[in-house]
Amino acid sequence: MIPTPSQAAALLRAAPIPAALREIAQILHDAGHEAVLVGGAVRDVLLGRLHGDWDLASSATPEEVQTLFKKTIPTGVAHGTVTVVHGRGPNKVHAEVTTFRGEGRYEDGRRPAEVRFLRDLREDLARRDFTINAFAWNPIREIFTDCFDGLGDLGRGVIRAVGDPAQRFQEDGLRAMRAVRLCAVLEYRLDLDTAAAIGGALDVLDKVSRERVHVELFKLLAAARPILGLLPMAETGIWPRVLAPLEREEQLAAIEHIERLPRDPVIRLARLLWPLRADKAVIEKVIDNLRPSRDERARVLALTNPALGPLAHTHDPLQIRRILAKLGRKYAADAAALHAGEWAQAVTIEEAIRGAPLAIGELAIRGDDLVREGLATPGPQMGKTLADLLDWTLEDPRRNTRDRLLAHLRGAG
Ligand SMILES: Nc1ccn([C@@H]2O[C@H](COP(=O)(O)OP(=O)(O)OP(=O)(O)O)[C@@H](O)[C@H]2O)c(=O)n1
Repeated sequence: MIPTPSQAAALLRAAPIPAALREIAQILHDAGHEAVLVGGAVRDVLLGRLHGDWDLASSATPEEVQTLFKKTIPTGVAHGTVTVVHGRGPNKVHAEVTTFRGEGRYEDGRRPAEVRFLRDLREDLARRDFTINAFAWNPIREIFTDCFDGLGDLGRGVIRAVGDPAQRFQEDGLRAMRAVRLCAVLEYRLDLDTAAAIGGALDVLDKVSRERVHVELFKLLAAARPILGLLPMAETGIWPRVLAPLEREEQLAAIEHIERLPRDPVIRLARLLWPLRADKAVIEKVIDNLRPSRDERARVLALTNPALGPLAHTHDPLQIRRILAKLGRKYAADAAALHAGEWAQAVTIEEAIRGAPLAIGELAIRGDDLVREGLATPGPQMGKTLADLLDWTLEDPRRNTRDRLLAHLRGAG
């Protein structure tokens, strides 16, 4: 259903806008400036979703904002952004106030302020990425602005670039990733012209900082319906730029099964890279390109280790334990989760490894115990003895007691 502007205004009037934020708008308003709430927060109020930060767009210049408020941070004065810190205790807010982005400020004293505000606001909104991100709400005058039929797109569930899509994606390559991420998170589809323009802007996407691409990709993968972002990633050509080229069938299989996996972006990313497991260098290139944390990198590499391959087919607890002992306990739960959705091995895997040692360090006995008992001497042979003990214990995890391990070494177990 497409909300009307007055329904949108009613929702925004009732929105839990923090008191300190409203005060910021009031102070700007009282000083003769226009101040409106913009961006994802307005969109999310209309969708009944929670949103963290509120952004303000204003006719005030950064210098004017800095004079009006006691505490400000020059976040990006060159781009017109000042962070205002306002309110006390739990009511304190950090609000980003950005001067209307337009062709430049008009010194047009003849026209009434109202007309100038509307023109400058429209220009600001015209530079935003998508119609559903180009709403403005003036909380003081209670005016809702939607110049690009964002409400229509909200009702239809469409991500559509504002104005000329090619221009929007040329301005900022990250918008291509934002488009597919929003499709996944909001469960929307891409407008056709917008999708076509992404295909023409992939070189601009290549220039975007990898950290920002990482953030968008992980938000997409953690969504309830990542399919709705992955399909347009494939169709627009983003996929091979951010991930790695895949055979169509493998790509479709990965997309098809991904929603059965936990909403953990690392496990889901590993699934997308799984068909490439034979080529570790390719997987490393993709993951390193995303500037992962050390932990994310290690988990993706463990989960795409080709040694895990047979997990997809086996029900043999010993084989499962042997495979996972190669990876170590740290990744066993991840591996069980990765194989759960698609290959339905989760229960088997969990049962197979319950109580089982998956590393020498998890044996009920240590090297120095063996020395004390006169069963081994320090040196390379010791490692082999412990590895053999682990292997013997993997056959039956109940063997992992000190007495049974010692008895086995003495030839009695
Ligand atoms: N590449 C970008 C990033 C942001 N914006 C505009 O700036 C607003 C605020 O951006 P940001 O806080 O990054 O995102 P939100 O859309 O507010 O929310 P989120 O990304 O969390 O969904 C967006 O709504 C959009 O109007 C844009 O036009 N182009």
